[in-house]
Amino acid sequence: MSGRPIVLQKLEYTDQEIKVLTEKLLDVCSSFNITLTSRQAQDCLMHLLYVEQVNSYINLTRITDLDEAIILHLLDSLVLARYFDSSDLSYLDMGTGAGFPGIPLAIATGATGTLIDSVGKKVNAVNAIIQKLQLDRATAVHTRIEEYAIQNKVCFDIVVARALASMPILIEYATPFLRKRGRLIISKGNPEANELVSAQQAASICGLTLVRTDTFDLPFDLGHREIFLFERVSKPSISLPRQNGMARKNPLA
Ligand SMILES: C[S@@+](CC[C@H](N)C(=O)[O-])C[C@H]1O[C@@H](n2cnc3c(N)ncnc32)[C@H](O)[C@@H]1O
Repeated sequence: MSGRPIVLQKLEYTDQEIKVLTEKLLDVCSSFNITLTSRQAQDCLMHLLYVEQVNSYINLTRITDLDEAIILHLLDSLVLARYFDSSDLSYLDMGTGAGFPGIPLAIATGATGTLIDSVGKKVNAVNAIIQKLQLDRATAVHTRIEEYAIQNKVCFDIVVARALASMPILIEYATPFLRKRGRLIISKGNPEANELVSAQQAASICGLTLVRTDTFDLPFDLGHREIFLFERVSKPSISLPRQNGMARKNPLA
């Protein structure tokens, strides 16, 4: 562990308040055909409430309204569970921040999650929350994506990324981690005009192919989402990972 450990305090919510918020989450999930048990929904909610607690002294999220956070953090993460199959055993969440989408995915799927971030205090907070929820299928690791890729090649069935970088960069970051037929799931708010074109060019260099795109709107006018699913089909034509920072400084496309 790097930096000071995070000690979570007792939540300042009554059981009744937690029950009402959990019901809200279950309602929005069911309108998106996402099936969660009450226990899973409550665990997701507790994650959010601990993020809110830690956010008072470590900057984890700018979304502070709980009703909005249920949509913008929890629902927005949980929709990605539908791209997991029962044969997917492991996933990597690149740039997990406060644990989104990594923790909700550990709660909602049977897969084991590795959540990485380059900011140590965020990782400490996420690990404290994982421990509190007794989520033995998730671990957060303090590392840079490019460095983690050196030791963890071809290790994951799925790589997920939300709100991290443009698609060509995400494709380059994810490629070394993916086993053959492994998938990269990218969630985007509003992709830039030419982003898909350059993503397809980067994918071709990296040996990935686009297999599916979905678009939808979040409830209560909270935003538009585009989900891109890439599959690793062949070897990259360049050596990956490149040096730290190169993917951003000199994107493949
Ligand atoms: C905008 S936040 C998104 C967090 C989260 N995925 C979400 O959707 O709420 C991006 C996160 O990626 C992390 N990050 C950026 N570049 C990274 C890198 N090269 N390696 C690891 N983490 C990185 C940042 O520290 C930050 O926490």
